[in-house]
Amino acid sequence: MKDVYLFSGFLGSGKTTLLKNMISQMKDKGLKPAVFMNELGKMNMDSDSVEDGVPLKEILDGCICCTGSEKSEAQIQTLLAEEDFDVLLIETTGAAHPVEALDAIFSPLFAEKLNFKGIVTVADSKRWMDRNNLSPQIRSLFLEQIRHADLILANKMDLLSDSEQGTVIYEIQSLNPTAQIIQTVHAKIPFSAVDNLATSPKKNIKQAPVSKLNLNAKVLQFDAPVQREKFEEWLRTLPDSVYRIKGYVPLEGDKYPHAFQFAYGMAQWLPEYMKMQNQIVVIGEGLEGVELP
Ligand SMILES: Nc1nc2c(ncn2[C@@H]2O[C@H](COP(=O)(O)OP(=O)(O)OP(=O)(O)O)[C@@H](O)[C@H]2O)c(=O)[nH]1
Repeated sequence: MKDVYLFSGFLGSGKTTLLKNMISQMKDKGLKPAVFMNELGKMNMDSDSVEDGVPLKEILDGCICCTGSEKSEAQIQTLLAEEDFDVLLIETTGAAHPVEALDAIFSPLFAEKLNFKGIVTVADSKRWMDRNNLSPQIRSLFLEQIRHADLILANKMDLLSDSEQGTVIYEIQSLNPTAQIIQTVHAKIPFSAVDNLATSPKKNIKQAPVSKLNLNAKVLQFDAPVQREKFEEWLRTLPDSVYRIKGYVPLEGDKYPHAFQFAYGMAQWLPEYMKMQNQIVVIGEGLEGVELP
């Protein structure tokens, strides 16, 4: 039996960061991880973060409104048939209800092969503080991801004061009294924290309805390099309902584009050393008017 972990959490909370940490710790322990991820938008930057040699299957442009569980089943089946691995890490899109992804794992096709260990939810603590500013549907999804977790990472603790940290832990624990909560920065936890999760029977889980989400993903292409200041100015003009941006931004004066991440008002730039597609994916609600500067 192969252990399966499901990583859930809102857009930009730190799931991929956790995934990378886990892969490297598992490898140190001599385990062979495989990864299954689905993503919103037509490009997947996150798959670049999975090391070479780790089997990876991904569903791009995953539809948020339907579960796509047949597609997922087929992908998992291919992984099982073709790859040699001990542990399967599933990273759901931040726009997914965690329980939907369980459909695929609990398929009768794999009943004898997969040992589901639990849902690990990465919660963006800063966003938690401001959750009341989210639209009702999005807030409901955010809460559901925490409510169904077996282990919760209260992540991005570096962005909160001591008293805010205490409040967040107290409130999250009230929402999900049975899960263990770990305060983290950059989703750093020891592998033992997930390894110790007891195998949890989750087949008949009750899913609170998350009414239809108006989340969209929009791919924006750059025709020419942009000035960093101008681009950052543009970011500040975006509505709060833009939850996540990632991609590659060509900057004036630089040979290669920069990998760009934006989550909850915070931008991160990393230089690239090769040619990448000059485009970003913007994820949020009401994106009609969002165009590059
Ligand atoms: N300040 C701070 N930033 C963090 C922390 N953890 C992750 N980040 C940053 O947050 C951004 C999003 O992190 P990811 O790991 O890509 O988040 P994700 O949940 O995989 O994002 P999606 O797949 O788009 O939903 C990146 O720029 C990370 O570097 C943290 O603890 N503190």
